[in-house]
Amino acid sequence: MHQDVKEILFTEEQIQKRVREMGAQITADYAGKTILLCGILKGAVVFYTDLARQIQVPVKFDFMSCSSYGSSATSSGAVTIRKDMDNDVAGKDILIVEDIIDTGITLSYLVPYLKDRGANSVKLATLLSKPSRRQVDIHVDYNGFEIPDAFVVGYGLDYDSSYRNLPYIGILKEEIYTK
Ligand SMILES: O=P(O)(O)OC[C@H]1O[C@H](OP(=O)(O)OP(=O)(O)O)[C@H](O)[C@@H]1O
Ligand code: HPA
Ligand SMILES: [Mg+2]
Repeated sequence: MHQDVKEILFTEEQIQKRVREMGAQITADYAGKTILLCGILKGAVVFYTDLARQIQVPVKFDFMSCSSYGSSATSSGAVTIRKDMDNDVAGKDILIVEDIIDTGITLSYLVPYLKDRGANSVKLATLLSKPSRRQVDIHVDYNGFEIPDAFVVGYGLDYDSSYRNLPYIGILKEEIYTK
C-alpha cells in the first residue's frame, strides 16, 4: 500500500467485479441503441476504459474537461469547461462517466448543459458517490459504491495530480492535504 494512504476502501478485484455488474446493467438498458460515452477528464479515465469494455452495445468515445478542484481537496464551487465534446450531441444518447460525485456541483452543471444542446437522453454513471457531502440534489443512474466523507485517491482519482495510477481506491492520510 502507498505510504500516503490510510486505508484501502476497494481493492482492484472489488472494483472490477462492480464495473462488470454496471456494464451488464447498462448493456441491458441501452439494447438497440448506440451510446455516446462522455468521460470527464481526467479522473474518470481509468473507470471509463474499464467500463467501456464491459458494455456490449455500440459506443462512441468522447471526453470533456471541466475542473473545479484544481490542487485543493475542496471544490471551488465554480465549474469551468476546458474542453468540450467533439461530437455533435443533438439527438444522441449520452452517458456521462465520472469517477466521483461529491458536492454534485460538477454534474449539476454538465447535465443541463448537454440537455440544452438537444441530446436525446443524458444519464450518469459514477463509480463513487459521497452522499453526505451533496450540495446539489442530482439523480445518478448508475453508481458503483457509496463512500463516507473522506478524501479518496486511486483508480483515476487524484490529490494535486498524484495517485491516479494506484490500482485500488484508498483514503488519503489527512496530514497530506492539511499540511
Ligand atoms: O461533485 P463534485 O464536488 O463537483 O466533485 C466531483 C468532481 O471533482 C473531480 O474532478 P477535478 O476537478 O478534481 O478534476 P480531475 O478529474 O481532473 O481530477 C471529480 O473527478 C469530479 O469531476
Ligand atoms: O474524494 C475525492 N478524491 C479525489 N477527487 C475528488 N473530487 C471530489 N471528491 C474527491
Ligand atoms: Mg481531481
